[in-house]
Amino acid sequence: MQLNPHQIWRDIQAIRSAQPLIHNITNFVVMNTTANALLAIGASPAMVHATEEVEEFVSISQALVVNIGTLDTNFVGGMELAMKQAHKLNKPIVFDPVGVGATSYRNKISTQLIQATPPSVIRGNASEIMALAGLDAQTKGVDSIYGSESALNAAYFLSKKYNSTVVISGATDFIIHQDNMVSTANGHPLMSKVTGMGCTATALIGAFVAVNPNYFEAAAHAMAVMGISGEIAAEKNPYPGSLQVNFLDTLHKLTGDDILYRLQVTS
Ligand SMILES: Nc1ncnc2c1ncn2[C@@H]1O[C@H](COP(=O)(O)OP(=O)(O)O)[C@@H](O)[C@H]1O
Ligand SMILES: Cc1ncsc1CCOP(=O)(O)O
Ligand SMILES: [Mg+2]
Repeated sequence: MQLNPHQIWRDIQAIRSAQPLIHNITNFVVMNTTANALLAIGASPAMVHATEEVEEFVSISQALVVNIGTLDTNFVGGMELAMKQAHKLNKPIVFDPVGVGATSYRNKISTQLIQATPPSVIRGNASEIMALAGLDAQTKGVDSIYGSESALNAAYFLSKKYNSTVVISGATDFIIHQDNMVSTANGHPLMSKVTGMGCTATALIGAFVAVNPNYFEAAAHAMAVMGISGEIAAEKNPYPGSLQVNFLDTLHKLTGDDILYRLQVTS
């Protein structure tokens, strides 16, 4: 697939005008961060994980984002119910396997969830994608110890097994669906020094799949927007605290020209 900057811009405009409701079951570390990023791109976020209400909430949402960052039994119950309901109602599911590879609990729960209800998109760093594919990959907690290219075979395997689009993030972002791949080289190394940037990428994919039914394209568009916004923010002030704030401001005022002139597609 070739990425078209005009189509990325079309999706951003669609998000800004439709303001899709994105249901997030996510971790305590990033709830605030990813809610703000979704608002900044133009979507309407809600962080809802109680088993008593997730099914109703999925029914009124345009996409479901599930992130296992601070997993516990209660979260798992909510995730299972929400993912089943999304599947039943044909709503897109985006899954972030935070820290898979670090503990057997994470490995087991992630595999259970995605086997029962295959997500539309799975986004993780290289360690997470390799571990999710069943490889004996090392990880440093929630951070990868491999470059994103190391997880390509694992991503192809997962994409075929679950018929999902798989995104490996890193210095280069790879977006894979079955035998198709596109990669983008935007972004800045400082992004890995701010917690929740990966989770933010996953949440933004939620906004894009809510307006673009081609989930492969939507995921690629979201990763391009992440990278472009990250590099603009880092150019303003190359420090982690400022990056977090400038990233939100950049997302909010991103223009078609920003995308046209900065998009770096590497395949
Ligand atoms: N070295 C880098 N250069 C450019 N962009 C990066 C770099 N590392 C991470 N990013 C970007 O930061 C975001 C988070 O990716 P990553 O750090 O891989 O996720 P996670 O936080 O889940 O480990 C992605 O948009 C990715 O493209
Ligand atoms: C630090 C941390 N610990 C549990 S979840 C989490 C956030 C991870 O976010 P990201 O993978 O986006 O850096
Ligand atoms: Mg992560």
